[in-house]
Amino acid sequence: MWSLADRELGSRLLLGSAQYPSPAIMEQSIAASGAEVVTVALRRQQPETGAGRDFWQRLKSLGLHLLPNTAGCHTAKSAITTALMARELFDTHWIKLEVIGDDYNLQPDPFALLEAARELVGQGFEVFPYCTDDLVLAERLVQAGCRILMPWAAPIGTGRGLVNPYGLRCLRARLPDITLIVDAGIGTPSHATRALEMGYDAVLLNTAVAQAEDPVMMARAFRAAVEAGYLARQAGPVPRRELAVASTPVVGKPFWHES
Ligand SMILES: CC(=O)[C@@H](O)[C@H](O)COP(=O)(O)O
Repeated sequence: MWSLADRELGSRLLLGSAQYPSPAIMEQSIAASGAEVVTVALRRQQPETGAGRDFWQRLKSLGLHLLPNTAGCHTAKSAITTALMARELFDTHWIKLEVIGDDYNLQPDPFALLEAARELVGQGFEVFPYCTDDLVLAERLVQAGCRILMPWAAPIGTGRGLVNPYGLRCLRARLPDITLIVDAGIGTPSHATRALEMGYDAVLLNTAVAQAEDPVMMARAFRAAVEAGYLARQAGPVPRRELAVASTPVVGKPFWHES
């Protein structure tokens, strides 16, 4: 078990709820993934018109922790408005804060993100900011009161995996007490394993499962991959070396620590 914003969870995989071929396949995929936290986008469903209510009801009925997000917002103001709406609709103070700064790669706007994060933390939200791997931005978000950060692996929907492992490693090393979740751009289970092996607390992904040829099977694969990465991290991997070290037993010394 681990603790995410004061809630105890078994799974370190968080899943998005968009782009599945059907609601039934989405539900089967969530079940197969073992995820207990599922994100839900408000803005794309036009909450003002009531559209999306059936979908949200269906998600609510699954008994998961819902993490509403502000996907589609391009300003701090619209993200704040969406967060307030989400709090009412889903009866949760969790918000995945997304403020897009560039439509080419859907890169978060660091300035608007920080502004919105400050405001929402002040209003009692648990803010999960979707950010780049910029260390200084991450530190400012922490100073603003964020206990969880969600740096991207790669732009949303690209499936490119961890494009800047150095940046992600820096964040992990410099923010040891912050919950770090790699979010967006993960394409294959091995990307997720790598994030966990690096010491990330969890991963959040959507496209890689929802758009797979067989989403349910892919969800199972990600479940196993996340568990493998976490176990490997706990087990203490061997250090990388430049020079070869024979692994075959030396005669008379079958075990490494035996004298
Ligand atoms: C940023 C965000 O809202 C994520 O939930 C995102 O949608 C996941 O990105 P992928 O679809 O690339 O996994």
